[in-house]
Amino acid sequence: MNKNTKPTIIETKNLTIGYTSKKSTTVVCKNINMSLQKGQLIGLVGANGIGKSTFLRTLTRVQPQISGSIFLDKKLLDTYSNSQLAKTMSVVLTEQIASKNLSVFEVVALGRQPYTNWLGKLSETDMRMVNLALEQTNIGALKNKKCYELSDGQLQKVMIARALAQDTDLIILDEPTTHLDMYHKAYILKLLQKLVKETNKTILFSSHEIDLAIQLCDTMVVLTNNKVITDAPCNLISAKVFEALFPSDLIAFDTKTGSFRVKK
Ligand SMILES: Nc1ncnc2c1ncn2[C@@H]1O[C@H](COP(=O)(O)OP(=O)(O)OP(=O)(O)O)[C@@H](O)[C@H]1O
Repeated sequence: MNKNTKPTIIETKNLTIGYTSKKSTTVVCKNINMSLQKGQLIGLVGANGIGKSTFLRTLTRVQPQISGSIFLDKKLLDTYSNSQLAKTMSVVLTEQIASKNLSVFEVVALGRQPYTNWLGKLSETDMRMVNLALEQTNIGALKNKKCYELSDGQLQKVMIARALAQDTDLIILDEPTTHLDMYHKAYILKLLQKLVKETNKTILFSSHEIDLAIQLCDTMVVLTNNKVITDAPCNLISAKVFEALFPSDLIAFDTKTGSFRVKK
């Protein structure tokens, strides 16, 4: 399918993000105009401290924008009720899960909260969705383990399974590959790519793994000091966008391999 024919899932108009206190306002990024299409794997990249987490926290309504608008499925994000939002978007932020005493199954089942009654009793559909999420992330064998018994890579799969069990069109993850070794970074991002293909969900994640994101993403959002650029990785390479991401004294982007190299 031509990517231009896919409908938009999330769009920002003149969005300014940052932090407001009684005394002052700190702008992190201003006038972000971005449109992301459904059914894609989308990587958000940028240097340390540029504002990736702030951006994702704003898109997921964890913190308010300073100004401008966010549209989710063409509807203003601010107008969603909490329950509507929980059925449209699932979120995995960097904070560790509250209780590592829970079993893998119990954590994944938390994803069904928007659908269960106040007792939290799981219906047949809920059970089916939890088991499907465990299967899609290949962690069925771990389901009775306590989360404190898991490695960081296994825990990340559990958080992805919880988001899948929530059964939303959009999944947003902040740095899902932090603390993982090279193999597991690639494993998790490949898993996200597979899930997009199998389920036609949209997955937006932030990462410092620019080389991997270039290889696996349909679209990348690049945050720089003065603008936000959204395009297919090959177009971003041609436009020399990655060259401008970091100071050029230590590393350089190699257009041929699509990766960064240390200057000798
Ligand atoms: N609670 C806060 N109050 C004020 N400023 C903050 C707050 N949290 C973050 N910032 C500032 O906002 C800017 C963007 O931070 P953010 O964490 O969004 O960047 P990031 O791109 O996710 O960084 P990293 O890649 O290092 O995780 C930074 O200058 C940071 O100091």
